[in-house]
Amino acid sequence: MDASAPVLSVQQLDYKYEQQNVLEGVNFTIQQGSFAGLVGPNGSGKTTLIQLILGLLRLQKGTIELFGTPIHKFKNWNKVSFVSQKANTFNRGFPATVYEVVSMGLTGKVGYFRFLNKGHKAQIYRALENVGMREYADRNIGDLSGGQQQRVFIARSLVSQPELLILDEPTVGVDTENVERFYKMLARLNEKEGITLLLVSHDIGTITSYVSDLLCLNKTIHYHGNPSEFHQKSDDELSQFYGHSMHSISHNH
Ligand SMILES: Nc1ncnc2c1ncn2[C@@H]1O[C@H](COP(=O)(O)OP(=O)(O)OP(=O)(O)O)[C@@H](O)[C@H]1O
Repeated sequence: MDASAPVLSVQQLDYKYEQQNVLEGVNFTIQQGSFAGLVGPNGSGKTTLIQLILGLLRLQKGTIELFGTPIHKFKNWNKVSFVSQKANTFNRGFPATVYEVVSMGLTGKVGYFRFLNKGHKAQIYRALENVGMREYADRNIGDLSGGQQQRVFIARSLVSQPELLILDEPTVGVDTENVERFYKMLARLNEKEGITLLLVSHDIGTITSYVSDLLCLNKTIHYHGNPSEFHQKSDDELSQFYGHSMHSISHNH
């Protein structure tokens, strides 16, 4: 594995469902240490792209490399972690503490946490600390707010110490006043722990204050670069980059 290779490289990627082209000529790379935000309107292909990156959909055309290895040969999946938007629609009656839920990131099963050693326990507390949920360790997961649960799920994905964390619409279900707090927590993880983040969102408003790289997807990548340069562009250029629904989207949030 090439240590200097980008964490993620996507080249000439096309994807279609039956006759519908969903991705066309998608090219981008994400370097180690970036906090990348992938934004695009509904139906722009974000979920399809993420599923391809996670190896959940079979490549049709183009290449994807993770840490310099073509995805079909990639085996180091412990370096990659994924938090889906559905993570916080957790069954409120689920009888597990925050500590137990985070331990699942190591064991895959609730209950097995009893067999974890001291080092594992320290990792669990550290992951909770990193998302500001250390003092909730003994609370029942079902008793927490959506935003707090989402932070616990991020801790669960951090406990295996991934190098790339992919988050799909992680603020769905997080109350608005906690959204900024949530992004600040991600920015801290990125800076202090050096974890490369790829955050998928349809919310171009808030994320641009936090991400280092902005990628606008609408079938293809219309913009990849610095978020502040993106905002200096004229409205016409913005709608070209983002697609026609740019305005309605930025005004909705
Ligand atoms: N399994 C599927 N079979 C057929 N068409 C699909 C399938 N999954 C997605 N699509 C279509 O592909 C296009 C892109 O969908 P995708 O879910 O990747 O976009 P998205 O940007 O994640 O959208 P959203 O923000 O609404 O989740 C849409 O037109 C969608 O209807």
